[in-house]
Amino acid sequence: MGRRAKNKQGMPPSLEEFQKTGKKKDRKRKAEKESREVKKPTKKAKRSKQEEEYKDPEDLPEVDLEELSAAKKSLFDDDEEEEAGLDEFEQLEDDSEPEVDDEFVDSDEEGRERPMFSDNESDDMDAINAANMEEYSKKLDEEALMEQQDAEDELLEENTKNPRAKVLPTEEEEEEMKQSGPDLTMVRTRMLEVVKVLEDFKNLAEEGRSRVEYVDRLLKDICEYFGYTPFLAEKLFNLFSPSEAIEFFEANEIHRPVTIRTNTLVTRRRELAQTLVNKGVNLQPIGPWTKVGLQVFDSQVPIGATPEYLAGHYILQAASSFLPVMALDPQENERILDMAAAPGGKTTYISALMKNTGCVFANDANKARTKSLIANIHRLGCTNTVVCNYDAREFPKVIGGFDRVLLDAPCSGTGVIAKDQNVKVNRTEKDFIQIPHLQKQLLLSAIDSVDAHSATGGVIVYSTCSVAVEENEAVVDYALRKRPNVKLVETGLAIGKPGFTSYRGKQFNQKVSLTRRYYPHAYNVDGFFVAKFQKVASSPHDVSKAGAKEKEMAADAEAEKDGLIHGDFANFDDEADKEIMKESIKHNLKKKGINPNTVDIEKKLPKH
Ligand SMILES: C[S@@+](CC[C@H](N)C(=O)[O-])C[C@H]1O[C@@H](n2cnc3c(N)ncnc32)[C@H](O)[C@@H]1O
Repeated sequence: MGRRAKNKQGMPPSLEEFQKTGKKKDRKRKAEKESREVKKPTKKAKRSKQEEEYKDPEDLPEVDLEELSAAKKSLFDDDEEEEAGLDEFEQLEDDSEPEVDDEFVDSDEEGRERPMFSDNESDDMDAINAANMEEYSKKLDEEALMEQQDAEDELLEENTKNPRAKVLPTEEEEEEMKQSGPDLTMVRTRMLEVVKVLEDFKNLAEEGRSRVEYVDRLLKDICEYFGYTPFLAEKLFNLFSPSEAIEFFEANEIHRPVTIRTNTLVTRRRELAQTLVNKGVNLQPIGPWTKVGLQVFDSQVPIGATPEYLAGHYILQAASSFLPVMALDPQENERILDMAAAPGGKTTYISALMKNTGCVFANDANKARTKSLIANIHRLGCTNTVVCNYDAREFPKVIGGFDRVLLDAPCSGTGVIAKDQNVKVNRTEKDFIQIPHLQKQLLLSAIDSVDAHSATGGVIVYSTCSVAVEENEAVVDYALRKRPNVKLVETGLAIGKPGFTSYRGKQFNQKVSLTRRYYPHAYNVDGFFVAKFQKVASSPHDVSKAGAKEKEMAADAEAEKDGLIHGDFANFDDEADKEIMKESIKHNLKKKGINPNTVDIEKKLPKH
């Protein structure tokens, strides 16, 4: 094991922690990440998820000791907030239960290390022993990191002293590079230098060179270094300033922390934490914004196969996936629709927040995926849940009048590239037309399925694990235009950046700033998007009755008007989508008592 403490992962910081963190610390972390990633990341050997998570500390962000010890008290201090009535989930906690030690340290001191993070670091450093070796080694790492950062700063300073530094390669150099193949260390250095120039173009750009030339070079280097297609690199680059874009691309090379959600239907977070600590699991609460999440740093037992896991005390769930459910804010005894529910991470959270009262309709168009949905619902003991298998565009024709609807939409996955590196090369321009096309229809269905007169709700939450504007703000803006009977409201989430109100010349409804964006480099969570609507009046009768076909035709007409699709461009020629639609048609025929084998299903597919 190297000096870097094995298996430690960075904690997703809260907004406050994130803002408190000084620029220097950011630079420090960035430099560290950079130093680790000189090798081409796309060439990383494929390993199983667990191996990646537990055996490769190189890939994991370092825990910032100062930040953590500062945050530690408030993070573990559930009690203060609960007593003050601030715990948003306090109703889920049983006060009659005996309290356990909040430090998450095994109460049986024997054979167990002292608390993970000491409050008294300087004393500890005086005498190095087995107990403080880990922290001492971290100190050394920090010092080395600072030195490395200083060296890098010097290099950049040196380059920026000469305002006309030749950062861009000449034609001959380009030719040489083509012959000899990429030198990734050089590519990386050049990316940083080009970013510097773009940030102060007037003073630093070489004479006669245009901004476009620098951006083109940077995009080529991003493709070379990180392994994206030029199309996707540019699309993602355009979301950020040049330096933030590099941070985003770098964060996509690092796995997000392993996080679990306590199933409050069967246990409490403190009890679960204590039990897992006793089994040798090293963990911390995720952050003050969630009272049910725990981040696992390392574990001596397989975290997806402990008796507690099998008994449904927790679910392995990305921290970002908590957010749409928190925004949905389900209430006891409501009727809630989860339109695209498999494998059920959010359904089971909704059910837990409702304390198994009311009814959750968990729908997914993919029958195979409903198996994992059912398995999770069973394992976590959700007894208020009904599973169904429709194309969600058929709602509310199937059933409507819900108090709340969650649409966690199928998406391109540009927020979860760290989990699925294939996204870097598989996504095409067509995806960013076809996927939003489906999302728009689904969102209208979600809106039409809600009862505007619900005594407690009337709420729709739309979420994706994509950072693309086409799948997020543009879809929300479309829904606002098509359904004036809904308005955007605050998500109520403590973290997140406001959605874009304009993007590359396109203006959206100003209220779109109420939506929230999440980025891996900003919060150490998956890239995510959350929008919350309140339905203020009923949808017109005929609209509510419209099925998948009608909605698709309406969306097609709009897309053609916008010049987004023409001819057969947006046809659902994707086999997967076609199969889903065929299954849905068969399902409906069966329901009407018609044998689907006697009908030509192909003919029933929507035509364009
Ligand atoms: C992002 S995943 C949902 C994840 C889920 N909410 C969770 O938290 O576990 C999107 C889901 O949408 C489903 N889907 C795709 N097209 C659909 C459609 N037309 N109607 C309903 N579900 C659809 C996919 O099968 C997939 O399971």
